[in-house]
Amino acid sequence: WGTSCSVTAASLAPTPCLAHGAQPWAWLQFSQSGQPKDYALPNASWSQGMLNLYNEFVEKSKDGTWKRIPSYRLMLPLLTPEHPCPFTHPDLMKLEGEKMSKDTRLFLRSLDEEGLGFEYVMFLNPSEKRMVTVYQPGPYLEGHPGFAHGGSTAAIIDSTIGGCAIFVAGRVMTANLSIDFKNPIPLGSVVLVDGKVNRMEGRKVFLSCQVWSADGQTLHAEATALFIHKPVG
Ligand SMILES: CCCCC/C=C\C/C=C\C/C=C\C/C=C\CCCC(=O)SCCNC(=O)CCNC(=O)[C@H](O)C(C)(C)COP(=O)(O)OP(=O)(O)OC[C@H]1O[C@@H](n2cnc3c(N)ncnc32)[C@H](O)[C@@H]1OP(=O)(O)O
Repeated sequence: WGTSCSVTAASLAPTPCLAHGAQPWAWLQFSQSGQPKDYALPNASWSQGMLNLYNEFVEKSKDGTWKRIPSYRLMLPLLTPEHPCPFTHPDLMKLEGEKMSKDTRLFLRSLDEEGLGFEYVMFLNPSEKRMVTVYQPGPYLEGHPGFAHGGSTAAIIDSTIGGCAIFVAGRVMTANLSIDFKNPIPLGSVVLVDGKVNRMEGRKVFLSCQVWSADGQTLHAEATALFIHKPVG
C-alpha cells in the first residue's frame, strides 16, 4: 500500500529536537531493530485483564476480521510504506512527511513511563467500520480519587472513533463529541471502548461509542460524535 505516499523512511530520519534540548532521536523512541517503537504491544504494566482482552482480539485478527493498529508517538510512521497499516485512504497519502513536525507527540502517548497514563491498543474491523480499544487508565489520569478524569475518557473515546472516521473518510476533525458518563472508571481497571460509524453524509461522519468494563457488566460511558472531512491541501 501507499506507493504514491510521499512519506518515506528518509523523511522519518531523526531530526534535532532543539526546542526541548533533547537528544536528536527523542521525538520518536526506536526499538533495537531500528524501527519506531510500537506502543500497542503488551508491556509489564498491562494487567492480566488487559492481556486477556488483547489476546481475545489478537485471536479474532487471525482470519483478518480485525486488525491491530500499531501505535507510535506520532501518526507519521503509520503513513510510511514500511509499516503495514489499514489506513490507506488516498487523502492521507497526500500528507507530506517532511512538512509534519517531529518535535511533537500524540497526546495519548505523551508519557515516558509504562502504565502511568494511557495504556491502550486499538483493533479495527474494516467491514463493520468499527474500532475497539482495549484501555487501561493509569494513575496519572486521576480525577476524583481513584477514578479516571472524564477528560481522559473523552480523549480515548475521541481517538477511538477518530481512528474509525479516519479509516472511512481520510483526514477528519472532531466537530462535536457528546458524552454521557454513566459510571466512573477505576484507575488501573480495564475497559473496552467500542466505536463505530453509523452513517456518512457528504463530508460528515456520524459515529457512536460505548465504554464497557472488561467483564461487560458495567456501562461507563456512551457517546455520539460528528467528524468532518478536511481534504489535505
Ligand atoms: C491525519 C493523519 C491520519 C493518520 C491516521 C492514522 C492512524 C490513526 C489511528 C488512530 C487514531 C489516532 C489519533 C486520533 C485521531 C483523531 C482524534 C483527534 C481528533 C481531534 O482532536 S480534532 C481537534 C478538535 N477539533 C477541532 O479543533 C475542530 C475545529 N473546528 C474546525 O476546524 C471546523 O469547524 C470544522 C473542520 C469542524 C468544520 O469547518 P468547515 O469550515 O470545514 O466546515 P463547515 O463549518 O462549513 O461545516 C460543514 C458542515 O458541518 C456542519 N457542522 C460543522 N460543525 C458542526 C457541529 N459542531 N455540529 C453540527 N454540525 C456541524 C455545518 O453545519 C455544515 O453542514 P451543512 O453542510 O449541512 O451546512
